[in-house]
Amino acid sequence: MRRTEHGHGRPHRPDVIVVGAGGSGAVLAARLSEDPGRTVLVLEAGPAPRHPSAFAPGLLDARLVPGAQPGHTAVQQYAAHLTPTRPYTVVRGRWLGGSTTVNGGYFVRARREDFDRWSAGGGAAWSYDRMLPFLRALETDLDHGADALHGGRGPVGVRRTDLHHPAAAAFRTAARRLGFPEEPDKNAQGAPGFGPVPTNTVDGVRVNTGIGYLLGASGRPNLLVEGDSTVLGVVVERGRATGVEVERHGRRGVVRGGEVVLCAGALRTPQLLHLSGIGPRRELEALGVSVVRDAPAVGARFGDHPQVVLEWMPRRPVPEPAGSWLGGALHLPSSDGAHPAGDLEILQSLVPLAGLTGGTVSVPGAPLAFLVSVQTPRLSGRMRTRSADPATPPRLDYGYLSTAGDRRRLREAVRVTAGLVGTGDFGEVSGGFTEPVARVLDDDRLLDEWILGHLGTCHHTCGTVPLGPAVDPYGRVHGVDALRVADTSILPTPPLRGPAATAVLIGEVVADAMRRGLT
Ligand SMILES: Cc1cc2nc3c(=O)[nH]c(=O)nc-3n(C[C@H](O)[C@H](O)[C@H](O)COP(=O)(O)OP(=O)(O)OC[C@H]3O[C@@H](n4cnc5c(N)ncnc54)[C@H](O)[C@@H]3O)c2cc1C
Repeated sequence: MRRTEHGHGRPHRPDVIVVGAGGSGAVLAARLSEDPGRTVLVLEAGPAPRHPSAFAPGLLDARLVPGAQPGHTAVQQYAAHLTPTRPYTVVRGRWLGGSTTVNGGYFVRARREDFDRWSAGGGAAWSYDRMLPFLRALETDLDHGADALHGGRGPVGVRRTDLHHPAAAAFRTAARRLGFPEEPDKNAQGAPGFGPVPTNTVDGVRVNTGIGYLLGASGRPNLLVEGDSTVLGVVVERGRATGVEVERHGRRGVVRGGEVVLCAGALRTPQLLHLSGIGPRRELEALGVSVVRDAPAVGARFGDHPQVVLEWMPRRPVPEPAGSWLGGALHLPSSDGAHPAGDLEILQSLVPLAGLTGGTVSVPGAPLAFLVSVQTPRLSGRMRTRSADPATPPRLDYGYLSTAGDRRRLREAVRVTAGLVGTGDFGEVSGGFTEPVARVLDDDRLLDEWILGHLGTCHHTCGTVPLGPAVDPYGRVHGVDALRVADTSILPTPPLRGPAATAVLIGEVVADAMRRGLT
């Protein structure tokens, strides 16, 4: 291999350039480079350490969520509007492992209903039965071991949360008291209910995809991972992607390759496509970008999960959690029954919100929290590339709470949580909600106002380059040769659960298709 000015052995013209080493990109690159005959170059905007010891302890401690800490060095912030009157800062990971390095470590599979919906639009390749072997291959389930549903040899260690913590045990008893079924394995496609949360946590360490997949492969001579390398656009010549323009330490250059795969995440991948001339013609022309391919579905819509945090005051001090910040989770269908697999999520935090935002596990005297979200698979968001300058972030309008159904669902989720906290069983550990107060809880209008004032997001953005209208089932961009997308952009709708496990799945599926030359 040719040496570069940076002293790395960058292949002269890699077979595949992977843009972004996040939830999907790290997986894709590691799997592709299992074939010694294929050279793979990964260009990652954030730092790309070569050893887990170079990850700050706070990036590994599964009792913390680095992305919740304002201004954390491993995240990229974006200004957004959750509703027209609710400005908000959303974040994505910018480090080896991408958002899986800064996220909550909740690692729950999408539901069969999600796969049915995606395969209806994107092709039978996405049916649950076709996906199950990949779901097994990506994990080592440390609770179940290898069986018909779970994997025993994959890179992601999966461990369910411990429900012995007094607050988690009280949540379980309260859920049982209110008649919610138990859901002991949230990766088994059973009826939604209360159960422990599958996490990508091993011995208290959140194993991001950089560590789980890429570092173990870093000795391969056919794989090179370059950090601090921001891709600015794809070079397309005569309808074929031939390379990327990249900026590294203030210097710009073009790297040529046989195929380009964009894995920059659901916010950056569509922007990169737009800046490369692939997107809605009128929008691109308004930016002064030459149109390569009129693709109206690229970078137009997105979906995510609205969330509010409900805090309750422990009656007496509770212990710090041992392995993960997460306790139990309750999933339930909202009252219209549209999603029997459950579109409401009540997720228990055993670390105070002030600790999650402050980067510390213990905050004596602080309330604990439930993260309450609506996970309806809906594309309410709209994005727009605002400038031909890659440094200008896209405009993001989440469109949350824009329908009566959205508002009703979130009210329902808040009220179910209030009902749980109000049980005598939960009262064993809790002195009750800090807010909303009963008067607000009982009044739809007041509760809507409270929710709007406290509205946040789960940071689960999907759907900006959807399977079907924008890419084929294996991520190939329609109308441009040698260019793919492999990240959560391609999910036509967000899943009914958090997308991290699905991001890993996407990396596995697209790598498999490329290795087998599937058409
Ligand atoms: C704070 C937070 C908490 C979350 N918690 C959970 C959770 O607990 N469970 C769950 O299921 N989901 C969670 N998520 C969502 C989940 O982590 C993401 O959906 C998933 O990681 C997305 O994978 P991805 O590959 O699409 O993008 P990412 O993982 O975001 O990866 C994109 C990568 O591309 C790089 N990149 C971007 N632009 C460029 C460029 N121009 N050039 C080169 N590289 C570039 C980025 O630096 C990044 O490394 C959370 C997300 C956040 C932000």
